[in-house]
Amino acid sequence: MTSMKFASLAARIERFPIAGSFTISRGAKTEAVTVMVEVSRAGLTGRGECVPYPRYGETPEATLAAIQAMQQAFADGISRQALQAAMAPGAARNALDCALIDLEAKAAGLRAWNLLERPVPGERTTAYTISLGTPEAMAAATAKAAHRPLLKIKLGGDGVPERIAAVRKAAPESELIVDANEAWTEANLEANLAACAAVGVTLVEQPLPAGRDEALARIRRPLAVCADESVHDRSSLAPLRDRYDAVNIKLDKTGGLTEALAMADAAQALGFEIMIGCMVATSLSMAPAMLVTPQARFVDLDGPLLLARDRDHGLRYDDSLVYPPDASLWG
Ligand SMILES: CC(C)C[C@H](N)C(=O)N[C@H](CCOc1cc(O)cc2c1C(=O)N[C@@H]2C)C(=O)O
Ligand SMILES: [Mg+2]
Repeated sequence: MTSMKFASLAARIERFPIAGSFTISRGAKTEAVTVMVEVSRAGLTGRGECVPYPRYGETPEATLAAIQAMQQAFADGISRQALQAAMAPGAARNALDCALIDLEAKAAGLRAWNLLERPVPGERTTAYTISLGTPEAMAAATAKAAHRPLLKIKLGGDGVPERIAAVRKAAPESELIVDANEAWTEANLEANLAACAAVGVTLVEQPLPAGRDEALARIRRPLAVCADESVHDRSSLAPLRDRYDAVNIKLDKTGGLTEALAMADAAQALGFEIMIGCMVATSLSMAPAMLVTPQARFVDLDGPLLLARDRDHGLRYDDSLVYPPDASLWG
């Protein structure tokens, strides 16, 4: 990894309106709040973006401050490897790590996948998210998206059988994955999984709250169960082996692409299927995540599809097909 001596750092909070709103078990959102980082050196600038998540105790202001506190370390030429030790995994490190990779790639005249010696990503089918709502509202939203091959259905703690049946009726051909965002309980876990299995759902993401998910190891799981809030970086993988079949890797949790790629390798070695996921964010967040797609069974990089406007040079989306980034965006 190149040392970036005398690199300067600029960061700011940026807001992108969502087209309508999106709702999960924890509440509704109308805008994507991102923190954007630029690392400059020798006339070149690398960019990175992150989304602080209150669920993990992060706010945009504290994330911005954590990034700005790294100014001297960057002026002193901190390496990407040293960055992993200097900051905790999370949103702030993600934006810095991705900006450094973008800058390293530009300085070397290479695309990011060549720089990092990873497979060249191709186009992939991304999941498209259906917000939590009444069964009728979810069925109507699903009907509009029924041509999409892969739908991610947000569910809460109540009314799972009605909602998932209404969604399946509205999209008979699509592959369905469900995200409960920790809203189920031990008491309704098996009935809810059975309702999902009955309509051919492929996978359920984070049914139980993180830290209170031991029941998943005790039951017979009728379909694949994927960890999201329960898994952050490589260090959280091993204890989940009996509970989950898959892990959702997000760069805002791992603290960047460097750890995300290491985590993907470790997860595969442990026998987990991989989902590469995202927050509500622009193409600048999705671009580095594309390097994990060659290892992923599920690609969930639909953040920009939910926005009213994306960044310039945003990723190309043809319906649900998402393409690798142009160098003008990142990497
Ligand atoms: C555009 C989709 C929502 C992105 C992806 N398909 C997805 O489902 N991601 C969610 C992450 C949920 O995002 C949340 C939840 C929340 O309570 C608050 C926020 C966000 C977010 O992106 N920004 C704010 C902070 C998943 O996999 O769980
Ligand atoms: Mg999730």
